[in-house]
Amino acid sequence: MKQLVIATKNAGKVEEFRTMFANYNIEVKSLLDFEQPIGDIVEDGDSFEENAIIKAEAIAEKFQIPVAADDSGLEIDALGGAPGIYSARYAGEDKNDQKNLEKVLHELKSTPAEERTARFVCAVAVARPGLSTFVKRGTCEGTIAEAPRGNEGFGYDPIFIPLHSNRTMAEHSSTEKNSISHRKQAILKIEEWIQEHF
Ligand SMILES: O=P(O)(O)OP(=O)(O)OP(=O)(O)OC[C@H]1O[C@@H](n2cnc3c(O)ncnc32)[C@H](O)[C@@H]1O
Ligand SMILES: [Mg+2]
Repeated sequence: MKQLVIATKNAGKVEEFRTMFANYNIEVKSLLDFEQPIGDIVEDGDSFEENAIIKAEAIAEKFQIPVAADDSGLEIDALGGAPGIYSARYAGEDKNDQKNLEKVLHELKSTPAEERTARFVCAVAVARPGLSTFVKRGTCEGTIAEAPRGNEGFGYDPIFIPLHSNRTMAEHSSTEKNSISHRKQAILKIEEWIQEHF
């Protein structure tokens, strides 16, 4: 089975990539699989795309192999697009999912249902030694719930209700999430490369 390295340390992302790439007969490896510790890559870009490129190129350069990376987050219209590219550290440097979603609910406590529109965004970059890097964006539209619900998924899933549903993303099975998610939409846009390369 062919392998693709995804430059992430986020176990939730890894699980989703693993499931979705199995459909292409590709085995996913992540930075959690390397024996030598890989230091944190500084994500100092101004967009999801820039950060995904930074992560993919850093690891492709280091190991001289093709690498994909994911930069993602939650954009909330009533907060001017926040937390956006700062989603992972919204409530502090410790990157705590529970604290992050509580902060969102607190910020939105006086925002009525019809103004709680939001979207998950995912940029997937593919870096290849000696070739140019490319990046694609997928999105998933929805609204922010009044309170967290559900135990599936990770991150902000318990407070995100995708369009045309009345359940939070954390109340969707992994199969359901992987058919509508921002990550799925981004992967569909790199499908041509996947099919040519593997
Ligand atoms: O940089 P890597 O190592 O990939 O891992 P990370 O967790 O730091 O990932 P990001 O920098 O891309 O930050 C993504 C943030 O958005 C959240 N997020 C991303 N995708 C999500 C999803 O599918 N469901 C819920 N939350 C998500 C996630 O929990 C983080 O808080
Ligand atoms: Mg990160």
